[in-house]
Parts: sequence; structure tokens; C-alpha cells
Amino acid sequence: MPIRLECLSHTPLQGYFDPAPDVLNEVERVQAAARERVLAYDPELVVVFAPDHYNGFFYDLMPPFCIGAAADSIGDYKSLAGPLPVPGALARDMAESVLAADIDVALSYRMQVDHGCAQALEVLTGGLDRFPVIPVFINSVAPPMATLRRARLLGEAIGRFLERTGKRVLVIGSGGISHEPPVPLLAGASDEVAQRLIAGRNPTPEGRAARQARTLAAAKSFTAGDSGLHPLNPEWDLAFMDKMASELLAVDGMTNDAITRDGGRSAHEIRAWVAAFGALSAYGPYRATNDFYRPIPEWIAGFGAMHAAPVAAA
Ligand SMILES: O=C(O)CCC(=O)/C=C/C=C(\O)C(=O)O
Ligand SMILES: [Fe+2]
Repeated sequence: MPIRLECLSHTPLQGYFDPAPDVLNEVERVQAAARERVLAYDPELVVVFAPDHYNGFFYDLMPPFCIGAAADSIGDYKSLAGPLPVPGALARDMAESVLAADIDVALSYRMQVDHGCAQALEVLTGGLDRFPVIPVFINSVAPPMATLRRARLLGEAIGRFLERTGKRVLVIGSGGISHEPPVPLLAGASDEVAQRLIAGRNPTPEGRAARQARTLAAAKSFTAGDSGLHPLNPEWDLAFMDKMASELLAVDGMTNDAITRDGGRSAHEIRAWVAAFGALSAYGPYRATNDFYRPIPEWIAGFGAMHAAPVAAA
């Protein structure tokens, strides 16, 4: 019943507006090394904890957490589109087990995932359908959000379930760390934007292109230093990675307001890492490695990567 963990930031901007070649090469080397580890491990089941950016989840019904029992990737930005090979009965059992542990989680038989999930699968496994995968949505952009503590407890409950399956499991946390790309907020939004956040599923190609163009323009002005977006915060990012490695329970003291204040509005994506480490922690003591960190303004991201395994397996 082994488990391995890979956590990494994602960005919709890779391939659209890249950092200098030496930085890009370094990121690609880190990603390739992670993929090699995953392929050598050859998981029987992958669980991806990932946010969504108003592509699959909207304010018509916004759960804090949702397990996918069937899912498709929409293919935004340059991410892969298509069905995910989700073991539906196992996903349903996972939801039952989490609910039995007093953690409320939604279940979807028609989940749509975006680059937040698909990019991690592609980077780490080489595609969407290489291994059976259960996507777990964690609301990270649409307030109100569950606490970080709750994400940890969700992860732990899933970890206890995974251990009982006896499968060779890989857990992935996708997102973070400090960053604030131009994802709209419902509070104060125009009617048009509010409608998009409440019921914007399957936008027109023109609507999609306009959103992507806005993100690219924001990255260019952020990199040029003339943007009002929250600055990246390397100190906070590295402190967060340290917590993941050696002090997971310390996340319980991080409030949602403090995350927004210190890391920016999309820094809430760290919930995906917290849930993944929570799942790993259910197997006992673990050892984590910080594989990469760099603030990358072109991607509007404090960009990090870690991997981990139980101490007994290291
Ligand atoms: O509609 C859009 O595309 C809005 C912008 C957006 O979704 C940006 C997402 C950025 C990340 O996923 C990220 O930096 O983590
Ligand atoms: Fe994101």
C-alpha cells in the first residue's frame, strides 16, 4: 500500500509568455525529473487535488470540495482536452468514506476540469489517460472558501481511504504558491462578469479567447512592473514549503484573510498541496524534498515543486 506525492505550481501562461530560456529550461528539467519518478513508480491510482478557474465550477452551485466520479478536461489555454479515466465506483466509495469521517464533500458524475488539473497530469504522467485518476476539486478562487485546516482534514480522510485500497497510489497537489492572476471576484463584479461567474459554463470560442488574452496582457504588465496585481512573495512561499515538509499542522493557523493578504487571491490554491500532504500524512511520517522554487513574474506565479514519500519507503 505505497504512496508517493508530487506537488507543483501550474500556469496557464507556459508556452504563451515564458521566462528567460535558462529559467524555462530549469522548470522543464524539474518537470521531466518528476515525470520520470512517476513513470518509474507506475501508480495504480492517481488522485489529483486541483482548483478550477470558473470552467467547471460556478456560483450556481459552488461546493468547497468535490470528488469526480466521471470527468472531462475542457482544454483551456494549451492544456489537453478529453475524458479522464476515472474509476467511478472507487471515487464514489472515496466520497462515502470521506463523508463517514465527518468531512462534507460533493460528488460529480460530470466534472469538468481545466488547466489546474490537466496541466499537472500532463506534466507528471505525460497525458490525461496514462493512469486511472480521481480528480478532487478544491475551491480556491471563489469565496467563501473552506479553511486550510479543512483541506488538510479532507486530505487525511482521503489518505485513510487510499491506504485501505492497498493500491500503489500517487497523490498530486496542483497550484500556488503566492500569485494573483486576473481571476474575477463576484463581489463588486459587473452584471456581465457576475453572470459569467454564476453560469459561464462552456463559453463561446470568442469568450474563451478574450479571457485568455486578458491573462496574457496581465502577465505582460505584471512583468513590466506596472500592474496592480498582488506581488509575488518568495519568503512566504518558502515558509509554506517548509511547513509542508515538516510542520503540516501549522497550516491550521493560516487564516483565509492572511493568505489573501500575504500571497494574493489565487494563493488559496495552496489548499491543493495541503490536501495532498494531508493524504500522505495519513500513511505516517514522511520525508519531503523541495525540488524547485522561483518567483516567475512572466507566469504571475511563485512557482514551486516538491515530492515526498513515507519515511519507511524512502
Ligand atoms: O478566465 C480566465 O482564463 C481567467 C484567468 C485565469 O483563469 C487564470 C488562471 C491562472 C492560474 O491558474 C494560476 O496562475 O494558477
Ligand atoms: Fe490556478
